[in-house]
Amino acid sequence: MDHFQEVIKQSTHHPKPPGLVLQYGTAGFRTNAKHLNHVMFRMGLMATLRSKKTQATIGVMVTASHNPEEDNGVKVIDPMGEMVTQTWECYATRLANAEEDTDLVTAVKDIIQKENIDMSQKASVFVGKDTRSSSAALSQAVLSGVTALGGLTKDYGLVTTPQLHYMVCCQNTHGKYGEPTIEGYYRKLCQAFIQLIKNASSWTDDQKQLWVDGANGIGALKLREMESHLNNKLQICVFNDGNTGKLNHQCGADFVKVQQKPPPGITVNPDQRYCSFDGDADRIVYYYTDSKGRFHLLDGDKIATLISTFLKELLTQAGLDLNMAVVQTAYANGSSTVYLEETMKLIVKCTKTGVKHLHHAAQDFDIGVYFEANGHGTVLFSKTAEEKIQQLTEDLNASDDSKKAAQLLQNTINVINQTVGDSISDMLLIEAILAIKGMTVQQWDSIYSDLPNRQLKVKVSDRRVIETIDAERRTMSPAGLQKVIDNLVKKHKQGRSFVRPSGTEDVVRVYAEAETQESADSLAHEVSLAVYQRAGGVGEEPKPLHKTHNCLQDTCISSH
Ligand SMILES: CC(=O)N[C@H]1[C@@H](OP(=O)(O)O)O[C@H](CO)[C@@H](O)[C@@H]1O
Ligand SMILES: [Mg+2]
Repeated sequence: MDHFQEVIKQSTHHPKPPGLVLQYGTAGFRTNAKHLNHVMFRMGLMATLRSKKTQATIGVMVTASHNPEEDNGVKVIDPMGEMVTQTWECYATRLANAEEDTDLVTAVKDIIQKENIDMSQKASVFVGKDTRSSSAALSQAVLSGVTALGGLTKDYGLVTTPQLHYMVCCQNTHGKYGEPTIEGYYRKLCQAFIQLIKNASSWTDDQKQLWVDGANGIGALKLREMESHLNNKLQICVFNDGNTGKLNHQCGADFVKVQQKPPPGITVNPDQRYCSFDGDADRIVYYYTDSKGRFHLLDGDKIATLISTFLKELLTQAGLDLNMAVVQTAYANGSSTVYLEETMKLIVKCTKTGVKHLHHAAQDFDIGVYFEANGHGTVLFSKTAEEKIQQLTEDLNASDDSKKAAQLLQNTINVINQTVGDSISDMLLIEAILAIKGMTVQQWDSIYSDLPNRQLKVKVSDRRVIETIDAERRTMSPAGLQKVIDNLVKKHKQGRSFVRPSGTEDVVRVYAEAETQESADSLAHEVSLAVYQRAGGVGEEPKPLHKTHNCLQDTCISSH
């Protein structure tokens, strides 16, 4: 067959390094860019098959998010803008690891047969890339893969990951979600933002200023592009804009969250708000320093709390009976969970780590707010919720108050990118909420106080020996480990700890929180030691953290 000959012919331009084995992980493939050309070509093939199968446009984003500049990676996007479904993750792994020629063609044919794909169907694939120097050639390889199987391509060039998710969703909903163009994206989000803050009269010019760390990546570029759409309603001062600094190096959301400090090279003034994007602009965290120079981080949990409180108040004001839940992972700070459940009386769900799990759980509610502690998240509105809100805005008998609330809800829906976590969209929503409530970042921070916490990594010979249950909060194996953890936790006031194998790195992650930092640090260390001893630790035994240890240079200390 012509297609398969073309696949063989084209694949010779994208040779697979012999012996290389890769796995479609929590967020697609990710490794050093020099090993990825063949993977990109093959993801082009896979996206084309997926497009034929779903009879819809599929997206392929070339990015390695917050990884170092020399890495790259790829994320595949399904028709409604969500992450590609899990069965196809297995196909992705099979394709990436197939040997040249016949094995590759066999892998393609297997998918066609298993999924009963009609190869005469048309296919369409949207492709985007981040600012890494390797991204241009790698996205060309994706495009070659698509054309080798006769698919049509649209190359969006430099875009943020969530922008590409948005384009795919717009295309497949025939414009109902919005126009599948970058201009259309800015217009929709910015208009909704401007509508939202219309009544925020107490917002002074000073408060309109927001400092944004662009992680020296695509987010910085896109903020500049968006600026004119904001009509000066928000003054964005971008730093780490990629002009001189290196992507994700000493900057960005991951750096700030892990190091619990601002990016060096910027003077953080008290009374000003700062936020950091990550390398593909799908995560965001906020921060400030107080008058004593202490650093305060407002992470995904604080963002989820701000947004869900805002939405709950609007629902009450609108008199709308819609169920709402907040979805978190085990990494959510215990204080946030207590606050949401006990003070806010909200449903809180805990899922496994990885946005696809949170996204899925959030779909069970009229309104599902989901955030990972690291700042990746969004809000999902069910069709019923959207319809009820829309109806209320048009209801002639509704009171002014409830109509106003419905209008705010409607604009909130429009400012949110429901396909995936989006730094730009989340930022606009957070800024709008602060403006509407006349709230400072300090007041937002004081809603609840985080429990001191610590994350560590432990190297073991095979991290798969750790098996977890209960949304990764407990371990089933190695036998006896959980019992040890339980006993250690009991020794610490407000103690909580869990361990799980990372889905993106070859380590076991240890999380601990407790009443004081000292206590959290020692619990984390004791649990790390238990993992090291019972799960086949390699290298040096984990050492205790120093009392004053506030810098996470130590190799055994890190979070993600
Ligand atoms: C503790 C943590 O932050 N884990 C991160 C990290 O997963 P791990 O499986 O923990 O390596 O990378 C994922 C993909 O970016 C992200 O979804 C997740 O939140
Ligand atoms: Mg990212």
